[in-house]
Amino acid sequence: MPSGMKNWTYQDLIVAPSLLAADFGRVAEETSRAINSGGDWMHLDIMDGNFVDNISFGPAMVETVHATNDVFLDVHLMIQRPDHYLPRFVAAGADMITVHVEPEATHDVGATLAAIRAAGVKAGLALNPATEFESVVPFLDQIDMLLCMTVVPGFGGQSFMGDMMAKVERAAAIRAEKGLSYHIEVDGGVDPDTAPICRAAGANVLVAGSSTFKAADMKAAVSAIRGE
Ligand SMILES: O=C(CO)[C@@H](O)[C@H](O)COP(=O)(O)O
Repeated sequence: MPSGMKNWTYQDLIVAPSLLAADFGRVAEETSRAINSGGDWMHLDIMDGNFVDNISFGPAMVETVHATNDVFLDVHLMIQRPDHYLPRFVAAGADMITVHVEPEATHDVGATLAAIRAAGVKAGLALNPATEFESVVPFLDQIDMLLCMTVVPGFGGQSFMGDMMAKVERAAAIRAEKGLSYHIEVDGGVDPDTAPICRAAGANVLVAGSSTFKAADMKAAVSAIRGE
């Protein structure tokens, strides 16, 4: 079954290569390469130069990936006013849209999560390394995925912050206690050495940019991240 059609659950171990580390001149081919190497989802980082200190790409890139490959699109909005831009990412073909909980993202978090789901898209909520876990707790029953950043967002190729695993463990414990079903995603510095730490803590969606796209053998890298 094509990845974009499957009903993914938190019991699936999902590797999501991050397009940020791909060759932007060959986006369709790079996406196919990721899928053929065993990648389950494509992770697309949207950066606006305000919420984070980098500018990546926008809805047109999401649309290109959507039009050229049938893969689940995991769109991470590192932008201000995500509620304003939301319809454009929905129209572009996003399957999951993740927004940030920090006040600097300048939106009503609960209302944006509701709007994402009302648009028929899965809703994700992200928190930065410096953000206390408590800030996401009021929203846990409104989300399909919690994204625990394991680097300060903005750039690929940074070192994994292992102390974020306490948040992953907490998210998994609350999910079990409350009978919820959100995925737990980690993003930043995930590679064959750090992936086992993430999996052991309870993360099931592993975003990996540099360690997949820049590997000599992408298929071997994805397998190693999966723990095979
Ligand atoms: O959101 C981000 C960076 O802000 C990530 O999705 C990066 O794309 C991950 O890159 P690596 O750390 O795996 O190279």
